Amino acid sequence: MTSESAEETAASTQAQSVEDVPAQARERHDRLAEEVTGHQFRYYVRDAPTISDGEFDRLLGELAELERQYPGLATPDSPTQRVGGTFSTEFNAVDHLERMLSLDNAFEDEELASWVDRVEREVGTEAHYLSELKIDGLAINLLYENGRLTRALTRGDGRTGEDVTLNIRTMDDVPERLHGTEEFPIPELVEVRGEVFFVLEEFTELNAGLVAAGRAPFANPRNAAAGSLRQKDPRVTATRPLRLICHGLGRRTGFQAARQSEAYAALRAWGLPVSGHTKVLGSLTELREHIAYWGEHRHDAEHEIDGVVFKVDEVPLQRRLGTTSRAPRWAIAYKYPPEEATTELRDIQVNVGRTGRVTPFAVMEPVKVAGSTVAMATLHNGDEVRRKGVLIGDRVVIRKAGDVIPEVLGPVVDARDGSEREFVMPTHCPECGTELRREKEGDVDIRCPNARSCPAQLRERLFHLAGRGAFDIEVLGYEAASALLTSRVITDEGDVFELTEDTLHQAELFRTKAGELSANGRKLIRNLAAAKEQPLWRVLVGLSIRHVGPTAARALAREFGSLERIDDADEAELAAADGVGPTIATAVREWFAVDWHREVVDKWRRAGVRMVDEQYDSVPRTLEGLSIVVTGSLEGFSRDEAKEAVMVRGGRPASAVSKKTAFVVVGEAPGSKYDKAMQLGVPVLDEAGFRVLLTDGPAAAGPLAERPAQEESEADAAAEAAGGESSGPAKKRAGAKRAGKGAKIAATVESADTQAGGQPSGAAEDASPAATTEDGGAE
Ligand SMILES: NC(=O)c1ccc[n+]([C@@H]2O[C@H](COP(=O)([O-])OP(=O)(O)OC[C@H]3O[C@@H](n4cnc5c(N)ncnc54)[C@H](O)[C@@H]3O)[C@@H](O)[C@H]2O)c1
Ligand SMILES: [Zn+2]
Repeated sequence: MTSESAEETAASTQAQSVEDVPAQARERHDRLAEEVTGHQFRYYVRDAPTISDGEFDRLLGELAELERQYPGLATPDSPTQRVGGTFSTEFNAVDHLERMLSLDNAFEDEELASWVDRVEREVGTEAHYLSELKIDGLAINLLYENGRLTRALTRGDGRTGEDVTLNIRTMDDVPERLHGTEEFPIPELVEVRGEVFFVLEEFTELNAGLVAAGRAPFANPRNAAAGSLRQKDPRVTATRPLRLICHGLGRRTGFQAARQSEAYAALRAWGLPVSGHTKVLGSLTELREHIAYWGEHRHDAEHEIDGVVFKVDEVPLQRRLGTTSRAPRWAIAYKYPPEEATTELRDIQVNVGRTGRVTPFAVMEPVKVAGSTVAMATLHNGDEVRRKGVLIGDRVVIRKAGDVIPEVLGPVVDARDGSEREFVMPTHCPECGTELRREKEGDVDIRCPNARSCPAQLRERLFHLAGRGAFDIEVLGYEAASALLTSRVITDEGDVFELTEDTLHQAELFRTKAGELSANGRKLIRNLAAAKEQPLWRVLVGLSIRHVGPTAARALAREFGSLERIDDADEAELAAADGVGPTIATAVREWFAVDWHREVVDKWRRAGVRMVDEQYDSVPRTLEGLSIVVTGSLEGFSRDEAKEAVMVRGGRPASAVSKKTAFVVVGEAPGSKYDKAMQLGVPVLDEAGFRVLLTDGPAAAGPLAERPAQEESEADAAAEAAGGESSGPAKKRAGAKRAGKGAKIAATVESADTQAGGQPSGAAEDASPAATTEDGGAE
């Protein structure tokens, strides 16, 4: 119903009183109101709601809708007409000096537009709108008298709140005393309104701690904030990392602001925390843009947000607009679709991933949240299940933030009926029965050690090698991978490139009703043939070497050019390679140490999978390990071409000249790098010399180089470099092991330094657990 027609309905039925409302509607209203009041009690008093905010808002919306139809139902004690809270008896009840209101909500553009319309009708189009984030926490009222904090109250029912002064005093964000400035002297009295909140990560930590102590965890960060603030013992509050952001004023004496935004400047000057995300806007269009922006950047703020708030910025206009019984008319909260929902946790099952990792996941009653239906969510590992404190059969709060995979936040402890049971991590692989174990002591993950033939791991590896980031074999999806294995057409991934039309025909999935090889089957054979020509990095990804995702694989391929050379390289050489690093180097060596892995490689090679990158194959590695700087512009090479030419010959293009640089190549307008080379005694080549270097190697190019007058011997330079500043002893040994020309040693040491300093981005990306592609995690 549009607001226009809502108003009309309201007008035509204005005179109605409760008695005029049909009994059925009255009953429904009573029931709903009671239900809503019950939820308010659980939410505001116990800090333990049993339904999500979205679900609550829906109930309240239903109530409001009913009252729109039958205005007689909208009596002053209806939940739609009051500010939310009820009271607990644990705190003293104290009146606010000025009422603390709630906010009217808009869930749709239309509601926002009609609010702006109403504002403009009443105060004209000159109004400005202060936009703020709607912080998902609990409201607090801080009374400062002559700059001293004298009282802190929760919102309560808006007139009267609970005295939580002692608890509030434990918060770092809350100043005990305000400090005045020339522009903003300390007022005689001011009520400051703000939001107390809990950061999501801290919430997770808090719950883990509560569960470990045998206590009930909180359902979400907001409840954690409310529960932590409303502790009988302020010492408990003191241990909780509560935060505050101020967003309003109540009663004030000796302070005036013409604008809400100006008042915030005063709060900030006095030492109170104010959001950095407020902005004054001028039109509906701008409000819409703002809504869209924060809809996209919902998780960029330091706190959870459930919407944005717009306030008429001019205080005199706020006064003209006034308030209703529960909310100011000069402000509105635009709410985003809820990211949380509650549902039933029917079961916790485990999944065995590509590397054998056993991951528990939640199986839930499907529920809609943030636009999609969620029925499953990973629980990561056994420890995580324990930390969250969820039991099978629990009502749980789940969260789906944007495109991020859904997450179980915590259990609704108050909804338990005793039938819930604890999840126990299995001791044996659900797919192959092998006893599960940790790979190393202290690992959180447990794994199925039957890597070669565990059906789950095989299926995942096959699926992975066909993926976009690996061989990119269309048709070989999950279903096909399972079918190939269960029909025993292949025994492991080693066989996959040997598939023929005849063998594939044995798998039912690839047969037509008439018993012939299906079109898909033929397509798979064609795709497999094409995949054999894929570049080396894709082969590397396809091998399922731990930590070797596309980025690391590209680096390995670029640096070594062929699988054989990678296999030949020792750990130090691998680690020293640009973009590779120690984690990947270890993983590669460990991988090649397993016999059946080598068998896979052999089978693929026999089947014709190309394991050499062409450009590397045809060019001799004349510059192996040399660091070469190209500066100024060359006639025959672009910057990239010069780099490429160095790289395919095994050299390392560098950008900064150091003692460890083997050659500096200078073109037109070389600049300071030439001077640096001269200063350090690094040989300098012109373009002709560079060509000789590329074709005939360093020995032939050396005599063509320009050198500074007092020349150091090559051996000296190398010795100095090897003993150079920051390379650790292990790395020095790694460099020294590669006997040969001084420059060669020098180059190795340089790359070791690069490693020790900033991890190259590629390596960091693939080596970090968050980005690993194993078990279908992040990618
Ligand atoms: N799940 C449940 O059982 C249950 C029960 C009761 C209420 N609730 C939820 O609690 C909320 C209760 O609504 P409410 O009356 O507190 O209103 P509200 O949360 O919709 O809006 C008003 C409140 O927003 C806060 N706020 C945050 N940022 C602000 C800003 N920048 N400027 C001004 N105020 C800001 C203030 O504390 C203010 O009191 C709703 O989200 C509702 O779903 C849930
Ligand atoms: Zn197994």
